[in-house]
Amino acid sequence: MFLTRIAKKDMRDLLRLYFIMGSNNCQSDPKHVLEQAIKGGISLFQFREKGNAAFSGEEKYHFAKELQSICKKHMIPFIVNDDVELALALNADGVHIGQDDESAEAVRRKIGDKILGVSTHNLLEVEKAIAEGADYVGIGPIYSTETKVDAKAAQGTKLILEVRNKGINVPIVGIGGITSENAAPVMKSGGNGVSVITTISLSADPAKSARELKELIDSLG
Ligand SMILES: C=C1C=NC(C(F)(F)F)=NC1=N
Repeated sequence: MFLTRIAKKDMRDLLRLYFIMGSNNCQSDPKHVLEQAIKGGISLFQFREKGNAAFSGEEKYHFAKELQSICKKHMIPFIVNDDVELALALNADGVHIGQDDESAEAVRRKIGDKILGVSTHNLLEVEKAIAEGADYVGIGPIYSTETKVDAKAAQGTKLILEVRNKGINVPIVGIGGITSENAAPVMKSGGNGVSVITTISLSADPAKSARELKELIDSLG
C-alpha cells in the first residue's frame, strides 16, 4: 500500500479515531464489533492480541486475517501491534511497537515504508522514535486504564503539551482510558486523534460509541 513514507497530514487524518482490539477485549464476536466500529467511523485499526487467553501461532494468524479482510473491505488501514513477523506475513499496512520491543530503527529496516507507530511516555522517547523513523507516536496513558496491565501512571495531556511547546510536529495519538467524556483535552492539547479499546469493544452499541467519539473529534477540528 505504501510506495513511500506516509505524509504527516495523511498520518494525522488516520489517527483521528484509532480503534485497537484483540480477542480478549470483547465479550461478543470481535468480527461483529469491528464491523460496527467501522460503521461508526473509526479511521484506523490496530490488531493487538496479547494478555490472558490471547491467541497465538496459526489461530492468531487466521484471526488477524479475518479482521484484516474486514478492514480491507472498508478501506481501513490495518496495523499490527508488536508482532512484526505477523505484520509482514499479512502484508499489513503497518506496525505499532512499544519501548520493550525491538528498536524502531530495526523495525523500520524490516517493514520498508509501511506505517510505523511507537509508544512513548516522555520527551526523550518521543525524540528517539522520530529519529528512528516513526510515522506517529502514541502518548499515554492519558487517563487511568484497566486494559493494559503494566500501564504506567496516568499522565494527562502534559507530555502532548510539552512536545507541541517544543515545536515538534510529529503526528500524536493519545491513549489510555479515553471516552467521549474526556477526549476533548487530548485534541485541545495538540493530539491529532484518540486511540481507544474498551469504550468501543465493550460497548452495547459499538457503532454508536464510535460515532459519538468521531463526531466529537470532528467538532474539535
Ligand atoms: C501500547 C500502545 C500505545 N499506543 C498505541 C497507539 F495508540 F497505537 F499509539 N498502541 C498501543 N498498543
